[in-house]
Amino acid sequence: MPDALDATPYDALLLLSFGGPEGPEDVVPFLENVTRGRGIPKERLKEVGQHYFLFDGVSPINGQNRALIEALREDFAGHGLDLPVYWGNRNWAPYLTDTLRRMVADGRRRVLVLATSAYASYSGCRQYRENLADALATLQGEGLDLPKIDKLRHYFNHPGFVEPMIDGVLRSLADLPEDVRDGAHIAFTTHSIPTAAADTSGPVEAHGEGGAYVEQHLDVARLIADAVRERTGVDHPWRLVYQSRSGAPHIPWLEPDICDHLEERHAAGVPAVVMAPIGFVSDHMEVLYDLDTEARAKAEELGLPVRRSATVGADPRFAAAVRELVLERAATERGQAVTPCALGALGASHDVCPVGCCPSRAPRPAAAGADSPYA
Ligand SMILES: CC1=C(CCC(=O)O)c2cc3nc(cc4[nH]c(cc5[nH]c(cc1n2)c(C)c5CCC(=O)O)c(CCC(=O)O)c4C)C(CCC(=O)O)=C3C
Ligand SMILES: [Fe+2]
Repeated sequence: MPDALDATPYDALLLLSFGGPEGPEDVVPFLENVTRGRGIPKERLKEVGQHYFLFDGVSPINGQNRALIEALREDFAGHGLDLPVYWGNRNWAPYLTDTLRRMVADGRRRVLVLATSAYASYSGCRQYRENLADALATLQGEGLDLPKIDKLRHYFNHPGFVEPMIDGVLRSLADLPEDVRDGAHIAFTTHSIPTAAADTSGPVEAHGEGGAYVEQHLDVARLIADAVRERTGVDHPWRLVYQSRSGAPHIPWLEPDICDHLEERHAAGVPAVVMAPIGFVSDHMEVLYDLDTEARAKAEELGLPVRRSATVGADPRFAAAVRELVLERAATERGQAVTPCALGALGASHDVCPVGCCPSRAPRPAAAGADSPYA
């Protein structure tokens, strides 16, 4: 077998995700799992529950992850890469701890983790690493022999993540009425987080206003906007904006919100907007409700034509990117020199989260990083 398809030392890939309810009776226990100890106002929880009930209590995220796993298995098999793919979630079945226990029973000793979050932030990175530490602690308590776990680097600037989104924005532009198309504004969206969390996102040297979180999103937005200009010959104005804010109103979160932004751009005379949710890996509830339902209603009220572009989901180019990331990391672990693949101005992200990366308000053990208490 050619050297390039060797995942040694890894013997499994673990897709680590958020999880979501699969029916009305799941919604409240799911939200309790999500918000345990996170200080989210009751009012907000009631409201978010309604978003899920609007879709019969079914979040699209689990289906999206099943489709991604299928795409990964197909890609790996098609390239002769023999690496089993497992799936575990933070907030809903299949739960991470149960999956990891099964992996141990299957004899997996070196696990590589793919989180369904492309960027640096507490919620998108360290919190998953804390979930891994919690799961390892539980298995250790059961007397099991713990596997060694590594996490794939942030892939926000990998071409297999960016290129499907460029196509998505081009499709959305082409779908707008011709008379407003060239004047369309692009609103790149991502999850709002507390400004304090944004400022401390990424490695310590990237801390500062907006931190790595905002910097990484701006890099991706710029890449997409540049590619769109090259392909259409039109220089569409754009801005990075935020969605899905929760938390208490007196705590500052990243702004502007997409709905306020639509209002403000409409007042400024913009004839149409493409909403491009670059912060998300699939069309889950934050996309289907916060953009496709809430923001779209706002645009209709304004009489502003809008389109929402696709996330990468199970795009085969994304599956191929994951394969490349796995092979790249495996080679690095074997001590081989690799040139990590990345677009944009920031370069490839670190393989191992350094000490102090994306700190939480209340420090807890986190696995798969330089400050992991596990081997
Ligand atoms: C950065 C980020 C991502 C992107 C990176 C990644 O993907 O990881 C993300 C993804 C997601 N967030 C999701 C759902 C929720 N997030 C909440 C709450 C929060 N998210 C936050 C941040 C993020 N969240 C934060 C700072 C909070 C406040 C509470 C806290 O500090 O922890 C709440 C509580 C209610 C509320 O909205 O207030 C829910 C229900 C779903 C599932 C959707 C589905 O079901 O399809 C997904 C993929
Ligand atoms: Fe969230």
